[in-house]
Amino acid sequence: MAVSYTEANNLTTAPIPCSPNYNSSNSNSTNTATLSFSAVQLPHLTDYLRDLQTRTNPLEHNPFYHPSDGFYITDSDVVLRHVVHDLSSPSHSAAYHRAGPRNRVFLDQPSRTRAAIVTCGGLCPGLNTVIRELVVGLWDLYGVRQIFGVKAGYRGFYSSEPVELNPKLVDNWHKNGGTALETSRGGFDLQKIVDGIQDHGFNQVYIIGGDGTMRGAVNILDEIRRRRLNISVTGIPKTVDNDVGIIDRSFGFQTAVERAQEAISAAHVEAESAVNGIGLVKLMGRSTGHIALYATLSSREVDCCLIPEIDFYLEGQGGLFEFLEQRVKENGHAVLVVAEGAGQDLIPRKDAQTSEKDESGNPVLLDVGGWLKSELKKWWAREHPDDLFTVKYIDPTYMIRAVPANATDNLYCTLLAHSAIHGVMAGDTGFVSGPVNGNYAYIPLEEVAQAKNEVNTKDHKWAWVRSVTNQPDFVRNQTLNHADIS
Ligand SMILES: Nc1ncnc2c1ncn2[C@@H]1O[C@H](COP(=O)(O)OP(=O)(O)OP(=O)(O)O)[C@@H](O)[C@H]1O
Ligand SMILES: O=P(O)(O)OC[C@H]1O[C@](O)(CO)[C@@H](O)[C@@H]1O
Ligand SMILES: [Mg+2]
Repeated sequence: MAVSYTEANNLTTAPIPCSPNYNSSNSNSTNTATLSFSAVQLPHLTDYLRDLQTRTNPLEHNPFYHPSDGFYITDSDVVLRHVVHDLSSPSHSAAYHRAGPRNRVFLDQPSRTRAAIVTCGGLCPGLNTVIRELVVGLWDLYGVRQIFGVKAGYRGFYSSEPVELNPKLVDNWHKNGGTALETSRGGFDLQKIVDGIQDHGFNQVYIIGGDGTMRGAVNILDEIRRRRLNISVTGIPKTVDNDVGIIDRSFGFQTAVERAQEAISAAHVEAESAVNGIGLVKLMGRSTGHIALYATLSSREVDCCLIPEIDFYLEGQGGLFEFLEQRVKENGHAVLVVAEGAGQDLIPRKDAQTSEKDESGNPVLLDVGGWLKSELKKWWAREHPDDLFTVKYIDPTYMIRAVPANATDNLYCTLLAHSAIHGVMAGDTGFVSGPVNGNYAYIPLEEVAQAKNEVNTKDHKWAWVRSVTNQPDFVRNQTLNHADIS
């Protein structure tokens, strides 16, 4: 196998100093496959501020750090976006710069550094941990003393005074759910935001938010570059739905899945304890079904999982009701998990509801759980008027995201915050830090803002769901009926 490495922007090709090592005792054509990768360039302050000077990383003189060989990350350290390859044909992968401390930094005197931290969009477990670790990391690692929290999302840049933060103040924040800085949707006024950043003298801006926030951050970055300001902007990806693309997963997601399982367990107990009982749980997931999928996979109590990425229908051969009837007949009960964005096109809506949007422009969803409950009851009363039937609907919505992060998410938040700080100190801007195939990397903000992580219903994970639930595809006119499958 040959490996080649390309600098994406200047198209020079250089061999990477490594030799792939795998068992080639059975020599065949797969051994000659070519794996090439190209480094993804990040925006940098020196792209438009050519005279900026570097200095030695202050970690060199930090009494609590002892930088040893290999401690500093160099520009040739990369993380491959794709690690699964088919050796029978040439393949290619993007390569992101690895996150971590650089030996030279573009940090102005710490006394002239003013960092701003803002949280936008919905809540997510771990927000307070990220804020805490940004404050403590900036303070302890790089000696920054002017760190500010911008209140209530993007609008806070122009509508309220920032609050000064320090390690003592934020010491216990990781133990609390929510965001101590407050958050909001909407209020994105580009000129006012960038004016606010300039007026407050911020030169580092840490923006914590989801897909919408990242799209806003790209606009802020562009405006800052247009004004040629010495201000680094970095995005820290946050979304309980896990719908941000490229990174392995978003922080808080695991905590949310854990919480979701408590609701599934309760639904199972309720369903099992009733005659012909259905336990119905609605979980967050505006346009992706990751929480529903992972909670289903890990609980093993779910008979059917419905997510926005798959279509379903209720009545008739091959429909959801036929399937549930079969399950109830076999087991006496069934558990149904539905992501909030599933089945939205099936629910009757009034004209006004069709165009309803939240302050950020996201469509307002109808309650798929409430609708399913009522449709299930009508259907059973029609089909089995003399038999008992119970639907217990559990909607734990905000309970799964308004909680502190679990241990794994807390650790993840810490690494994210520190990665972001190191990148900003290196003069990078317009980037997002996040784990890619288990290694922390810097990804262009623009790429993250455009990428979406949807459940791939053709891959193994969805096949696992099917093997756990034994649910069919709800496809009209299929030849098998559910009795054949179960
Ligand atoms: N395309 C966009 N351009 C500029 N700003 C945007 C854009 N989309 C959203 N925003 C702004 O980003 C902020 C957060 O957006 P949104 O409410 O969609 O949440 P989010 O970041 O996607 O997080 P989550 O979905 O996890 O709640 C809001 O202030 C919103 O006005
Ligand atoms: O009620 P809010 O705060 O607008 O948030 C609800 C939405 O936010 C999310 O938690 C994240 O996007 C979605 O799952 C949910 O639809
Ligand atoms: Mg969003």
